[in-house]
Amino acid sequence: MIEARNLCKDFKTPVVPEGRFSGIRTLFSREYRLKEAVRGISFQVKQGEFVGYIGPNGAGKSTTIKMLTGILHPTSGEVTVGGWNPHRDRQKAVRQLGVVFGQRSQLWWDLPVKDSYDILAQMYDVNPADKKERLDQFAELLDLHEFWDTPVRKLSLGQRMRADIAAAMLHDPELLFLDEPTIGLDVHAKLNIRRFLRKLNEDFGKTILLTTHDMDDVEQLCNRVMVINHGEMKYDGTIGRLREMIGLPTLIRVKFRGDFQVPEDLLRISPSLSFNVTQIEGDTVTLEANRREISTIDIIRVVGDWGEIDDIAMEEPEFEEVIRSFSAS
Ligand SMILES: Nc1ncnc2c1ncn2[C@@H]1O[C@H](COP(=O)(O)OP(=O)(O)OP(=O)(O)O)[C@@H](O)[C@H]1O
Repeated sequence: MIEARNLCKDFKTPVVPEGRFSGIRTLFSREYRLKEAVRGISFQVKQGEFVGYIGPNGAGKSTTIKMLTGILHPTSGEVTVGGWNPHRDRQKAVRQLGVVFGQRSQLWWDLPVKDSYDILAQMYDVNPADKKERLDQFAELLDLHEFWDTPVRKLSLGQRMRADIAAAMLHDPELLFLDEPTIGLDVHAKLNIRRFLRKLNEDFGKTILLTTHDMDDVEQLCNRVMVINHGEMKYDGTIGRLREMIGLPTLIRVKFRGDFQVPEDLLRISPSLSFNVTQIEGDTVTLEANRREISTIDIIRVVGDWGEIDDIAMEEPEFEEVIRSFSAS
């Protein structure tokens, strides 16, 4: 569905001279600063995947998305979307693409929501029967009816986002790019959006690439995550494997039935076992383990000798922490 090969994007910005009339002198300046925003990124996204594209501010996420959607031309490298070059074959590529920028609406600010859909249907040449069928479906799934006749500028952020996602899907593209779709939304609105995106992916087979700073979005929706930092791809795989690679400790809470005994010499033997007891409270012992170094089975085997295990709960490190630690490395 998407193929990016050695994608690079450099920005050349004029260096602003110091002193008086710097604005005017900038116009004639021959000095430029080079910013390598994206540096040799390669990846493939297959049909039906739901991929999170994440990284710290300024990492190069938006620049990549802009190259994939044909808004920016790569400095070097190749990209195809559904077999088309998004820059050269813009018309054909955009037919397969829906794009949602959380910070910007593609709807007409002063028009009622339904009028924007009329215009978009014309632009994309969607026939009236298909338009009606899709809008009926989206209206039900996203509760669009409650603001059908309201001008876009009067919508709440959550309503606007629902309206924007429906707009992006009106021409039934196979691929959806979302840039921060849940930014600024309350918990309830986020849940609504996530539920709809999951449905698009699972029931309608749409391929989705999601850029977000909200790690819950990624954790709840994406089966694959790509991490970019300083314009380079640092990781491409599952969230689980990313956690393991970073090796942040997993918290394991073991609840015992009846008496139990934590060995006194545990502190001495724990380095070889690669886990620590961090708390003993009532019938529950909390351990911190690095799952890169010790398997869950080994932990249960050791802890099972202390008493009769009633329940075990694992708390993986916060995903945000994983990313922070990854970006710093
Ligand atoms: N038009 C431009 N001209 C010059 N530099 C740019 C331009 N667009 C982006 N950059 C620079 O390229 C780098 C990557 O920017 P980009 O917007 O792709 O990052 P991002 O990962 O999307 O960040 P954020 O999460 O903050 O949106 C940044 O250093 C940014 O300042």
